[in-house]
Amino acid sequence: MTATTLALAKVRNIGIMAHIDAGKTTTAERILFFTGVSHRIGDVHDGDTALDFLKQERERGITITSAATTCRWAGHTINLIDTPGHVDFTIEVERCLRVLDGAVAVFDGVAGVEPQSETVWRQADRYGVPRVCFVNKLDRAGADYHRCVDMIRERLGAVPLVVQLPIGSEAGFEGVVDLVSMRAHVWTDGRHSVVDVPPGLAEEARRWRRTLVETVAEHDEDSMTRYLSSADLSSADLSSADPDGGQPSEEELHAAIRRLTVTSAATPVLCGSAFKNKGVQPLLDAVVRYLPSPLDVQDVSDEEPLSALAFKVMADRHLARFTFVRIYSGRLVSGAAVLNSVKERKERIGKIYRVHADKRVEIESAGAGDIVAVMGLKQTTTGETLCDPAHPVVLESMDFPAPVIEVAIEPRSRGDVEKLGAAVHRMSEEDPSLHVRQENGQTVIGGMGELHLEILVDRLKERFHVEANVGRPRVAYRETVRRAVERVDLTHRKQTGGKGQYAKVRISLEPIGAGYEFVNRVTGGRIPKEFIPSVDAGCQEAMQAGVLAGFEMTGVRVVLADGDFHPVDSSELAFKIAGSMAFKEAVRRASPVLLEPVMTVEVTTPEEYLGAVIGDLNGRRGRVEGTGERTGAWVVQALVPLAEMFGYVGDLRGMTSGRGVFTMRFAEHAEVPAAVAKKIIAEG
Ligand SMILES: Nc1nc2c(ncn2[C@@H]2O[C@H](COP(=O)(O)OP(=O)(O)OP(=O)(O)O)[C@@H](O)[C@H]2O)c(=O)[nH]1
Repeated sequence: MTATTLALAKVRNIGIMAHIDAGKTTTAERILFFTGVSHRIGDVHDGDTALDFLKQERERGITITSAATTCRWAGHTINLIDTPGHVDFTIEVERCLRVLDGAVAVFDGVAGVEPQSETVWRQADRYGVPRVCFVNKLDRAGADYHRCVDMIRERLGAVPLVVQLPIGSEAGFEGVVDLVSMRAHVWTDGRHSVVDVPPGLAEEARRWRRTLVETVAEHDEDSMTRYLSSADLSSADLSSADPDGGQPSEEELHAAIRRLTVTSAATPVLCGSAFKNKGVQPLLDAVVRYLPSPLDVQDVSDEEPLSALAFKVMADRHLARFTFVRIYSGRLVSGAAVLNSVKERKERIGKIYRVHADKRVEIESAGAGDIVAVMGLKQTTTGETLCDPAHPVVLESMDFPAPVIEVAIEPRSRGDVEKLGAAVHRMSEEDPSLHVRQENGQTVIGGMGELHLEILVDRLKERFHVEANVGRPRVAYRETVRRAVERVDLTHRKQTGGKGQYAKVRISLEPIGAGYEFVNRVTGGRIPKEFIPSVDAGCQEAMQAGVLAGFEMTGVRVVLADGDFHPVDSSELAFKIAGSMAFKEAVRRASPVLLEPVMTVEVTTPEEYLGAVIGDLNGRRGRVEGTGERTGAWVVQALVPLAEMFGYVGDLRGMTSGRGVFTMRFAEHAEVPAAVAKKIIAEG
C-alpha cells in the first residue's frame, strides 16, 4: 500500500438517508457533535441545526440542500454528505448517491419502514450503495426495534444483520448490547460507558449472536467454510469466541460483516435515540468498521491525471459560490488550470476547502477519493466533469429528467424583472432540474413536483427578494408538430415615420424526435450573414410558447431557405420578428399537437387489492406494463399520464385500506388524445 492508499483506506464518504422526520438531521447533528466538530447540540425545534441553514428549510423542518461536511472518528475522516429526504427531490438524492461510497439509513423506530424509506432504499440499490441501518427514536412510545428489523427484511428485501439489541424500551431505553463484542453500551446523564451485558438480557443476547453468526455464515463464503463445516452452530456457545473451535473472533466477525456490507449482500442493523444522544458513538464505529472506503469502490491513484465530478453548486450566506466536487483520480490543486470537459471550457481552481459544520479550512490540494469544496469555478455546474486539460475525460454525467410541473411567475415591478432573471439563472446552476422559459412576457419555471416548485418559489422570494405574483402549478405539457411544411413566406414591414423595419424570410419546418434544430440554406447573400442568427433567435423564442396553448415546443427542425432585406430598414430586430412570425405561421400549418408527461408508476399492494388497483390505473388512462410478486406483496408497473395522478396518494390509500404505496418518475412525453387536448386548449 502506498501512503495515499493507506490514507484513503481511512476515508468514508457517506450520506444519511431517511424518510422525512425519521431523524436524519438530528442524527447528522449528533454525529458532528460527537466527532467534536459541532460544539453544542442544537435542537431541530429551535431551527438551529448545523446542516439545515437555509431559512425556509428550517421553517419546513426538511433538509433539501446537500452539503459535504467533514469530521473525524477513530482515526478516520468521514465526509458526511447531506441528502434530501423528499421524493420530489429524487434528483438531488440521486446526485448525492453517485458520490457516496456508503450510507446510513435512518428509520423511525415507531413508524418502521415507510413508503418513502422504500423509495430511497431502492435508489440506493440502483446505485449499489452499501448501507448500515439505524433504527432511531427507540425512546418513543410505541417504538419496536424487532418489528422494524422484520420490515427491513420483508419490505426492503434486505438481509438484516442484527448487530445490536436495545436495552430497555420507550422512556426506559438506556442503551444497546453490541452482539459482536457482547458488551453493553449505556448512556446515563449524557455519559457513555461500556459495561457487562445486563443479566436479564444475557440469554437473549446469546441467541441473537448465534443468529448473527449463522446469517453471516450463510451469506459469506469465507465464514461458511470456516464455521459451518466445523461447528454445530445451533448448540455452540458463541459468546466464548474460540477461533480454533470454529467460532469467529470479534475481529473475524467484524471482517465478515464488513465483506457482506461492502458488497451489499447484507446490512448491519443498529439502534438508538439520536435525540437522547444514545447509540451515536457505536453507529460511528459501525460506519468506520463496515462501510467501504473509496478504495473498496474503485481503483484510485494520485498519479493519474485529474478527474473530478462537480455534484453540487451552492452559495453561502454571503452568496460566494462553492462547487462541491468528488475527485475520482489525480490531485486537485489550488490555482491549477483544469478543463470542464462537458462545456469544453478552461476553468481555474481557486481556493480549496474542507468544510466542517461550523468552519471552513483551506487546503492546498486534495487527492482521489476525497470530497471538497472549491471556490473560483465560474462555469461549472452540477454533474459536470473537471479534468486535466491534457487528458480530457467525461465522467458519466447524470440524467436530469424533464420537468413535469410548472408555474408562471409575474414580477411586480421592473426591478423585480431583473432580479428574477438573475435569481433563476443562479438557481438553475445550483439545481439543474429547475427549468425556465418565457411565455408571453411571463417567466415560467418547471420542476420535478409540487413541493419542488413551492420551494423554488420560496427561495426566489426569501433569498433573492423577488416580489412576484405566482400562478397555479400545472402540468408541464409540451407542443410539437406532426407534419412537415414547405415554403412559408413572411414579410415583416413596419413604417412609422423615420427608419422603418423590413425583413423577409422563407422557411420550412419538419418534425424531429425532440429538441430544436436550425439549418441555414440561404445563398448569395439574399439575407446578410449578420441577420441569420436573428432569424434563429426569433424561432427559438417562438419555441418557448407554442401556438396551441402556450406550452414549450419540442421536436422541430427549421430550415431557412430564402429571404430578402432592405439596405436601410433591415435590422437584427426585424429579422428576429420575421423569424418568430414565420415560425408560428409554419407551426399552425404543420398539425401541431399537445404532448403530456407520462410517468412510470410503481404500486406495491397486498394481493387482495390488486384488482382494484389495476382497474383504477386503467381508469386513469394508464397502461399496465407488468405485475409481479416481491417480498410478499404485489407490484404493479404502469405508464400513467401525470395529469391523471393528482390526488392519487389519498385514492390509493382509500382503495387499499392504507396499505398500498407507490413511486412515480418521469418516463416520456406522449401525445394527448384529441378529446382531452381540446379541453386543455380551451382552458389554456
Ligand atoms: N423522541 C425522539 N425524537 C426524535 C429522535 N430523533 C429525532 N427526533 C425528532 O423527530 C423530529 C424529526 O427529526 P429530524 O432530525 O428533523 O428528522 P429528519 O429526518 O432530518 O427530517 P427532514 O429534515 O424533514 O428530512 C424532530 O422533532 C426531532 O426532534 C429520537 O431519537 N427520539
